[in-house]
Amino acid sequence: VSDVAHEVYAVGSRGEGKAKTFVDTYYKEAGVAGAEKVKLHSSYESLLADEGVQAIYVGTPHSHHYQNVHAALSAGKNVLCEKAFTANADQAKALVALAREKNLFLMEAVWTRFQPFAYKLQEILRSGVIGEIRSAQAELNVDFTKTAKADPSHRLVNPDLCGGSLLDLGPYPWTQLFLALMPEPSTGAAHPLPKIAASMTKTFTGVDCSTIAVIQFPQPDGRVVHGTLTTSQDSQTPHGRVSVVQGNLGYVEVQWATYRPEGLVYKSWKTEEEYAEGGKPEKEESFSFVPRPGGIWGFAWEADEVARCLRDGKKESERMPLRDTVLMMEVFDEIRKQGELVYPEAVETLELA
Ligand SMILES: NC(=O)C1=CN([C@@H]2O[C@H](COP(=O)(O)OP(=O)(O)OC[C@H]3O[C@@H](n4cnc5c(N)ncnc54)[C@H](OP(=O)(O)O)[C@@H]3O)[C@@H](O)[C@H]2O)C=CC1
Ligand SMILES: O=C1OC[C@@H](O)[C@H](O)[C@H]1O
Repeated sequence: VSDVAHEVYAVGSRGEGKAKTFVDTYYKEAGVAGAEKVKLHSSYESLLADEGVQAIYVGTPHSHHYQNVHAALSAGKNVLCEKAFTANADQAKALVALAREKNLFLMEAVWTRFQPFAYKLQEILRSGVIGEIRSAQAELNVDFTKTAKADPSHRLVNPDLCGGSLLDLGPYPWTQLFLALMPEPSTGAAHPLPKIAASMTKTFTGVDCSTIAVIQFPQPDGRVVHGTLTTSQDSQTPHGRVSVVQGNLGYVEVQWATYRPEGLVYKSWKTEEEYAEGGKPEKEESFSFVPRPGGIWGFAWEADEVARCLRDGKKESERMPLRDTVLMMEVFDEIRKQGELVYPEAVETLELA
């Protein structure tokens, strides 16, 4: 893009030398221009005290987002924080309140929302080409059994780091369901908590290995539509269709991966009868999102959003509003309640460390 530009100004790490290793590995060895100018901080406190830092990207384990984002906002920094935004909805609400009090920008880093596929999916659904939307299913299963699951201290399974598939993988299928099934409120009002029926299996550390949730999405015309969210750490979603949105005249398939889909296909029929008969569709189109410009993985689009919001003096993104972040955490709280997954008080608390 040419309307905004970014500079990785500084990197902060908890340990001496770790920021340097990070910059050497991901910037210098990759030949990123300006890598030698990146400032290195060997503590988060030192990074927060750096007056040249305009916005901080928080990429620590979920358990630490509340404390880290709180510290960054308190230090007067704008923040982009990785998913899952916090351990629970109360922490998310507290951070939203703090950002508003400090008049700072805050956004959850759900990069998927900013990728070209997401806009295309919504464009197809809004066009009415698959008719009235009747249901959606979205899945992200990543088999970590040979890697993370063998190590109880790994963030993916460690309860002290808010491990489990829901908080780690769940934001992506949730995003697909949300994009497809959630009516956009015309005001800034919060979305009501949908009805949910959920089930969890647990790993040897007690966090969720596999989670399935059926979620009700009420529609403006009074209908209620089901969305099914599936995540798992011990099976693998095949590299084909990862989510599907079904209408009464056709369907849209989203192709691997749920977090950065590489393609979309829709098929639609003229009448419900022709759809049911499974004959040749009247319309059929597919879209490929590979290759990506410059070979990027997709963070750039959300970074552009942050830059545009800061340029325009916005404290919140219209594409990833804070009310949607709070809703996701409320939905996850309810799923965890039904699955009886409670994290240690030290990471669920609103108390500051
Ligand atoms: N958008 C996407 O596609 C992806 C998003 N994520 C999200 O990014 C976040 C980080 O994930 P990932 O990079 O895999 O996590 P890591 O376990 O690699 O941790 C990232 C950094 O957090 C700090 N950290 C690690 N462990 C601890 C700890 N016990 N206590 C405090 N800080 C710790 C370390 O930084 P240091 O020691 O240098 O301070 C570490 O380098 C998560 O929220 C995850 O969901 C992850 C992967 C992809
Ligand atoms: O955000 C993510 O996307 C891809 C997954 O493999 C990873 O565990 C997760 O954090």
